[in-house]
Amino acid sequence: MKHFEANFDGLVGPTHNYAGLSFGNVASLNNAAQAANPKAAAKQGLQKAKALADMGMIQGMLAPQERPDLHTLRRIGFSGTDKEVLQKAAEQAPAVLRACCSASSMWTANAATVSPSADTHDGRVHFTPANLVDKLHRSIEPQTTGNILKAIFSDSRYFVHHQHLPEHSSFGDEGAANHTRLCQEYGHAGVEVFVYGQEATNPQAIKPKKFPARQTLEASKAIARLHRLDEDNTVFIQQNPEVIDQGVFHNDVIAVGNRNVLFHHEQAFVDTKAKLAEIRAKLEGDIHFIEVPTAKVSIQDAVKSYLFNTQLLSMSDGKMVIIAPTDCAENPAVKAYLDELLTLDTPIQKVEYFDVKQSMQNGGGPACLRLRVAMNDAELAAINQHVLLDDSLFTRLNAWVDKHYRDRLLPADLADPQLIVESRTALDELTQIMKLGSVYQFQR
Ligand SMILES: NCCC[C@H](NC(=O)CCC(=O)O)C(=O)O
Repeated sequence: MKHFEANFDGLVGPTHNYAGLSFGNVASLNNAAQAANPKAAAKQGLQKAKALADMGMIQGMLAPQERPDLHTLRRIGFSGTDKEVLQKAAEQAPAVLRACCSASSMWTANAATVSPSADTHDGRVHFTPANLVDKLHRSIEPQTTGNILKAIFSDSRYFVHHQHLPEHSSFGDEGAANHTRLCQEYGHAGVEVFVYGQEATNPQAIKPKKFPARQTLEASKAIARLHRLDEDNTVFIQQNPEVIDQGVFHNDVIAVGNRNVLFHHEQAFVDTKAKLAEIRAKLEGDIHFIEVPTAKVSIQDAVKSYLFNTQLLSMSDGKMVIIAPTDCAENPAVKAYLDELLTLDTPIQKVEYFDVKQSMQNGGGPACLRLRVAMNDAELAAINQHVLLDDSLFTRLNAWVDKHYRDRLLPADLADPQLIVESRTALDELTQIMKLGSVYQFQR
């Protein structure tokens, strides 16, 4: 039986825009109200995903969500025809309308936490959609995320789907962006590392002062329980509150892991030495901690370039490649670091740069755009095959984007009722292309 890691990238939705919705996410705030290009955004994402498929990786795509989210607008009292709901919301609650139009589901690292079958007690792959309660525009994602995941990983012999955690800040959960699985081989039991920003029920515990800590220890522990992991294969680490206050809103902005490599910034964690020792003890065998010192890459440069929001992938020869945003090549300190890294004796032997600037301008790098699912042959064969990216799906999706997407969108355009029609027509067609069934409210 073969084991591997598959990546499921979020297809950027037709309403991709810069609304400045994410307090604590520097790029989102800095680019607020700029013109976005949804067509270019979707194509940049597809290009990156296709390049990985061409490298021999198993690559899937996850459908975007229905936006504008009229269902939520109706739930808070806007009524009438779809057009009336949109227009009333634009007049009376423009900030809420912007939240209901975000294409933020593209960042599938926040879609769910996934534990592969090698780690769980019942030998099945477990999924829990993230509740994303810290941000209004993201808190409306989990239900549809669950629908989409169930439409793909539908075989209950292999896959278990949990409901998202209770919708309260004590259980703030941001999914795989704060979860890294380390292992020797994908098919061997690994160590699941949960990084949290704060302990919500302990008023004494340290936490950031300026920006929110979106992930709680309580949420991380709940996921570990639901996924039937145990003490031997879990490690809980607190993220350094000082870096959260400098714009590191998820752990995947400061650390990334693959197999037996953890690539992280020196300031990423609290209690680093003890926690890395715990990982070492629980993982057994070789482990590489590649720690980037502040003297080489400052937190500011890490946040700007997304050096750690890279994908660290194993190639067929066992060596690892870093999939980085072009922003890393444009930052002199980061480029120098990456050039030096390739000369060091570590498993990382290659860096490939991709232009994902449309997503980067909202604070989402290559790693934010993908959800990892480690699987074996039998599990892969049991998923919906129509979401796997090959030449034919790539061509079809590019044509679909060309047909339905605008190349310019401003927050003010979100009040345009035509956008509802465009978006629904596109998504309806997409569910047929990807054979997802009726996953959206408007289809039910
Ligand atoms: N993992 C990357 C997530 C980026 C995402 N940005 C946003 O939602 C910005 C949306 C806007 O401002 O229009 C977030 O902060 O959760």
